[in-house]
Amino acid sequence: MSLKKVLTIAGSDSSGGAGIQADLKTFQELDTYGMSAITAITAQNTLGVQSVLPIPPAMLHQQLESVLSDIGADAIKTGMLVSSEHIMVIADMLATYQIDRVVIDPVLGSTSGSELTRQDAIITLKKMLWPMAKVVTPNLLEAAILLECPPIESVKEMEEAVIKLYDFGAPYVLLKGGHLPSDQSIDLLFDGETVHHFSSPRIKQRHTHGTGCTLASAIAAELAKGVDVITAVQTAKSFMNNAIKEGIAIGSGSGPINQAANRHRSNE
Ligand SMILES: Nc1ncnc2c1ncn2[C@@H]1O[C@H](COP(=O)(O)OP(=O)(O)OP(=O)(O)O)[C@@H](O)[C@H]1O
Ligand SMILES: Cc1ncc(COP(=O)(O)O)c(N)n1
Repeated sequence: MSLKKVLTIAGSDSSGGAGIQADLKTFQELDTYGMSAITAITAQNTLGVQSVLPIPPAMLHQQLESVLSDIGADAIKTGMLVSSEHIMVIADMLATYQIDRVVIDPVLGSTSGSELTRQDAIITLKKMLWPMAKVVTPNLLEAAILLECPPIESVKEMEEAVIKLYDFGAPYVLLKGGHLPSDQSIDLLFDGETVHHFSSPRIKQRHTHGTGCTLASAIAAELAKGVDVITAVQTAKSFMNNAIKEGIAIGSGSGPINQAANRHRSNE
């Protein structure tokens, strides 16, 4: 089988735990060829985000044009999108190059609370980018912001929310329940007909930086290989569970998960 190509459009995380860095590690570990188009450079560490420098939208356009006109992509994952202008560049390029295996992780802020996508960009994200995605992967906080509803606090409320999010126009919505206080970590995938439950025991782990980025990237890597969405989510969940189990204790805050954990397991 030829090596499949996956492109991440996201922000750089200087600590190596989330964003572009987590995405490329995930692509590599899942035997795909990773490429990147950077939307912003962040200065961050295990304690939080100290500074953000957006990349000019014209330079984002140039990165996408360079990669897609020459190499192409079997799947694309997006993360930190910064602004409406950045989102419009991405939507334009997805249309030009007719990429249909697109995973959107609608990163609005970091777990530590910093804004990574501007408030005024949320409407552009919903209207222009969301309908171009195959899968969108909001967490609970992002889902409540997108739906303009109160905090989602139970599996029942998650079920209602994932069905409402489907109306924004992507054929699959994966609502991640990582932040729901429960002994299970529950994600719900809605395909327009059935709400599929993906449940696994919550792992006691302080070092979970990069889980959302890793999950979306793993789904994109599997879609690039031609796998169906439900199987891709299953594989991505199991990949990420192993990565969480081997979370790396570096820095004095919440350290990154370890994508290489999956290689360690298969070498045992
Ligand atoms: N402690 C845990 N044990 C097992 N799975 C977890 C744990 N924490 C998160 N997950 C899983 O990790 C994935 C990411 O979920 P989460 O809701 O944390 O997304 P996120 O908030 O976008 O990620 P991040 O915390 O990186 O911002 C989901 O599949 C979720 O179920
Ligand atoms: C560049 C970038 N992209 C995404 C995240 C979200 O990840 P997390 O919620 O784990 O902080 C981040 N912190 N930095």
